[in-house]
Amino acid sequence: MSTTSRKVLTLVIIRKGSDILLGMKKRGFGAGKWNGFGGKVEPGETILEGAKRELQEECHLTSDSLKEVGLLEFEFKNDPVLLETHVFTSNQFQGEPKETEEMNPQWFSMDNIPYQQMWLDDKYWLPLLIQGEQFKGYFLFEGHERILNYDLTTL
Ligand SMILES: CNc1ncnc2c1ncn2[C@@H]1O[C@H](COP(=O)(O)OP(=O)(O)OP(=O)(O)O)[C@@H](O)[C@H]1O
Repeated sequence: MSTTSRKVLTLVIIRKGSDILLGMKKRGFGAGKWNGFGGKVEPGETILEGAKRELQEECHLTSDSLKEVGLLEFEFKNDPVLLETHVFTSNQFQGEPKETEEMNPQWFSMDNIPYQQMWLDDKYWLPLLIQGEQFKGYFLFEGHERILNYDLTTL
């Protein structure tokens, strides 16, 4: 694909024992899907700062120990924008998840993750995150519900 611009995004997966926290996206890109928390990195903030801010804005949790464990690139056929998504995780956080205008948070058992209502790429890389692996991947989508090709490696 011929990329003409990149958007830098964050995605935060919070773990607690054998549960992970996902949010139902209520509006905007990916609405109707369960996902981690995140969004665009803003000018003047680091990627880590962007991840922390989105976690706070979208479900009212704070964490000072987010660790970057994955880098995912997403492209959509006939769209020149490449989404460079930095994936963070932590099992240490403060606060209770709270519903916001953007997300409705819910804990899921790690063996009962709602992959059917998530982005199609999640079922490839989320198990790696859960196993404590670091990873790097590329996914080419056609529309939102079909992957044309992908590449995923552990680091
Ligand atoms: C294509 N396959 C994908 N698989 C898994 N996750 C994906 C994804 N594509 C995008 N994502 C995530 O979806 C969020 C969008 O964020 P998005 O709402 O656009 O950002 P932000 O909150 O800044 O938006 P607005 O300010 O409302 O424009 C952000 O976490 C991003 O990492």
